[in-house]
Amino acid sequence: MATFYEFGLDHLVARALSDMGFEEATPIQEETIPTVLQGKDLIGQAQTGTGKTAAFGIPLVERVSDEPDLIQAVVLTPTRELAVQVAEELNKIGQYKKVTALPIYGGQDIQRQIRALKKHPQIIVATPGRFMDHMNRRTIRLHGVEMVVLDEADEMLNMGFVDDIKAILKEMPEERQTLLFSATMPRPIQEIARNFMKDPVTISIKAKELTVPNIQQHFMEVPEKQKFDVLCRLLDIHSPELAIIFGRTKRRVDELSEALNKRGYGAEGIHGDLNQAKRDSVLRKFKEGTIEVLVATDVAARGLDISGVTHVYNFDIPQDSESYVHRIGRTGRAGKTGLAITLVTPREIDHLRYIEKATNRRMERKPVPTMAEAIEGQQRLTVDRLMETAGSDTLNLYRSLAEQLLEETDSVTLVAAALKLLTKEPDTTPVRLTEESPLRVGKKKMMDFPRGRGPRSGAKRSGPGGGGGYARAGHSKGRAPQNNRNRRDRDRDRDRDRGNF
Ligand SMILES: Nc1ncnc2c1ncn2[C@@H]1O[C@H](COP(=O)(O)OP(=O)(O)OP(=O)(O)O)[C@@H](O)[C@H]1O
Ligand SMILES: [Mg+2]
Repeated sequence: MATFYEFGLDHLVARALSDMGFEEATPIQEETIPTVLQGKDLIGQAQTGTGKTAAFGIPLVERVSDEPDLIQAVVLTPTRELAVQVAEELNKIGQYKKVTALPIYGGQDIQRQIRALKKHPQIIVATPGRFMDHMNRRTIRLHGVEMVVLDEADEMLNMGFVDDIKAILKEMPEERQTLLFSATMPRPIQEIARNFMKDPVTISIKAKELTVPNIQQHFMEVPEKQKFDVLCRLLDIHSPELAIIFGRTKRRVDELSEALNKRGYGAEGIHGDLNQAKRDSVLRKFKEGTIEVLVATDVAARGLDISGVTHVYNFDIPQDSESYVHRIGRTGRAGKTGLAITLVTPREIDHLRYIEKATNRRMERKPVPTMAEAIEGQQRLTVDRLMETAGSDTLNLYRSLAEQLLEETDSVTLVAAALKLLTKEPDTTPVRLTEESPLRVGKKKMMDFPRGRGPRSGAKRSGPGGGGGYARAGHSKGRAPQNNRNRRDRDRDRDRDRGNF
């Protein structure tokens, strides 16, 4: 492995990396940084959580000048939360070189963004919709742009997004460097990409499997009606530090998080129909550990780097293999281990096999946990907590009371009572979940078309705005521009949270 000194980086950049705790380059960084520094176009593919952000972020910061006048690089990301996260990482890398990155995304006050743009950040990290708004308002000047990065490129080049990306790239200077990164890069997407790149070098970190080996992958076959009880048992057994549960649709996410709360789990949902303030607060609480369970649509599947996510549950099997790879990649990052469990209904087994084939990795079938195992899991947790407290020196206030109680009742009964009080016993409060129909996607279609290019794209485009797409919907005359923008942003997310209208 290479140390960062071998790339001949500016010492201000090297110092920032050392502050960040980066000692050696990861394989994708080692292979891409020299090529990007040479100014070449590049398609970079490497597994989730292996440092693709810094793979483009380091050369970006290295190559922009500290001239404060011009926007010199633009990074596009499919979601708002990812834009914020990537900008944070770039700002860390650029902290000593005085390179700043500004996140620009929908759902945030546009005037505030315009004011921030006046401070002349060298790098903009944006979601495509809001970026187009600024482009059209001429509040972003692009003539100084030398580098463009599409993070999660395959997601952004899916049909429905590709027009926006093309429109944005058309406004950029011809003489620019274009970089594409993702953990998944289906071949048809690469072909689309080549249309607006110049002799791109493809760097793909060779791995037998699309997913990292440090994520254990399990599945359980469960009838639809029992999925929720099984999920609760799994949470009781695993007591995850932080867990993400993915559901298929926004309604599903709302219902699941409500149901989990009814049963005493600290869960909140995130999806594209929530306002940005709510999305931000949910994610913040999850990162802080105030809530342990994040229930999400695929809006949270890509790129998010939250340390401490030990478990990913696919409450609903994902629609395609790319979604699977990215969802489970929210755990097992930067060399840590993680567990991903997919619940699959009997009629969806074929779909699971297709995902296994596409990722070249088998999921291990596990038996459905029993109620007794769930109780045992919670009891173990209680015992751990009890023993930890017993080992602390904070018990003086309780000792005489304990002695008094032991005179009246035998010790086993007393400890058993304490254990019972402290243990969260399985809760069977009835909950309401609307049933989802099984997912049975034609295998051939899935293999032959990138997402959105197959027959499904018809359904995707049939929302408000019809075949015109949301890109244009926002610019029709006669409506308050602000409302249109909001609607467009929402539609964009709706598009991503596939199948829920
Ligand atoms: N060289 C390095 N040394 C140590 N940690 C690193 C290094 N490079 C990146 N990391 C850390 O690894 C984690 C994952 O990085 P990153 O989010 O860039 O992964 P990714 O490849 O973009 O994943 P995804 O495909 O999910 O977007 C981050 O917390 C990042 O700070
Ligand atoms: Mg990433």
